[in-house]
Amino acid sequence: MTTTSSAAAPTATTSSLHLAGVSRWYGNVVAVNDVSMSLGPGVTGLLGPNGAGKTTLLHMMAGFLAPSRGAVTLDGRPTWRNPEVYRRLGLVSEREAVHSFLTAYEFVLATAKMHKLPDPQEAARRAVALVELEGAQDRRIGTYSKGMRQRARVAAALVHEPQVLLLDEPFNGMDPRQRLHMMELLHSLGDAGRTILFSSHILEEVEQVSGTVQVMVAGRLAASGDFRTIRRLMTNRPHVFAIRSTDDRALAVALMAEPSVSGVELGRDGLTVRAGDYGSFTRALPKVALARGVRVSQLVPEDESLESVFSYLVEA
Ligand SMILES: Nc1ncnc2c1ncn2[C@@H]1O[C@H](COP(=O)(O)OP(=O)(O)OP(=O)(O)O)[C@@H](O)[C@H]1O
Repeated sequence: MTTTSSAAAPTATTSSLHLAGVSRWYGNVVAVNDVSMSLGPGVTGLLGPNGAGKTTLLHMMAGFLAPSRGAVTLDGRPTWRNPEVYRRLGLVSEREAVHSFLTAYEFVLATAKMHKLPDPQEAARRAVALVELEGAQDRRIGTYSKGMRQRARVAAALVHEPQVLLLDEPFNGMDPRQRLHMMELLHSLGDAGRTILFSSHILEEVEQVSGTVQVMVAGRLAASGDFRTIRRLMTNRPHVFAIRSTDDRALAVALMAEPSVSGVELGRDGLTVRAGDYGSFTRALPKVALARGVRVSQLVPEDESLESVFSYLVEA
């Protein structure tokens, strides 16, 4: 796999997006609640469980949807209904259909014409090359794999060489190889000075692509900044474990004296232990068990859904 030189070439100017107290509601549903953030060059992940408001936020950033309150600006200008902004921004939407009867080249060319670019053919060729689809550009999109189709959409979003690229769940449905390819593409676009924001509900996905992350939960910005710091916050949160052992009662008594343990429940099927944080408890447990001559046969963290991990961040 090669990285195209055009993707790595530094772009002349850079752009930054600012959100100031942005909210959006649909009737009684508050989809986005008072979100403020700034995005500059490089790749940022927008992480959050389904329904967190990521799509709504991206659409407001792109100027396709009006905020109910607050403002989204690109280099100081509001994005909502601003044709100047559309020329400098690209959106790869999750729900948008791709015309399967067109070839990738035709599809990207149509977008280039829509933008009224001076040389749409050349722009389409360049965008198709950027996503490495030249080999398949004359085949109908209907014959493409999911990953190729997604790259065709990225090419269309990039055809006018925008400074800002927003992608809604770009890795959805991709196999590992396609995923890697897309990650490399985002990296090279970010390295070239573009402002890239992609949404995802998968922690590991964001971890692999970007060091900077914005976390959304239930419409609110729950955390933002360096991925490692946020990851640490998540693993340091309280955990609940289901434990089975050769002597649950003896283990329960011993664990109650452990500083890392905040609660123990003895049930018919073993113990439920509430621990202050993951690391200290999982280090302490083997020592406690060994000292009492108890053998642990099962240690399962409970309540590990993404929603619960994210909810903790909101409460923190
Ligand atoms: N057009 C709409 N009308 C009414 N409610 C909406 C509309 N669009 C979104 N919502 C609601 O707003 C909330 C946020 O939705 P949004 O699609 O922005 O979240 P998301 O994080 O992108 O989730 P997903 O990944 O599932 O699309 C949800 O409760 C959703 O049902």
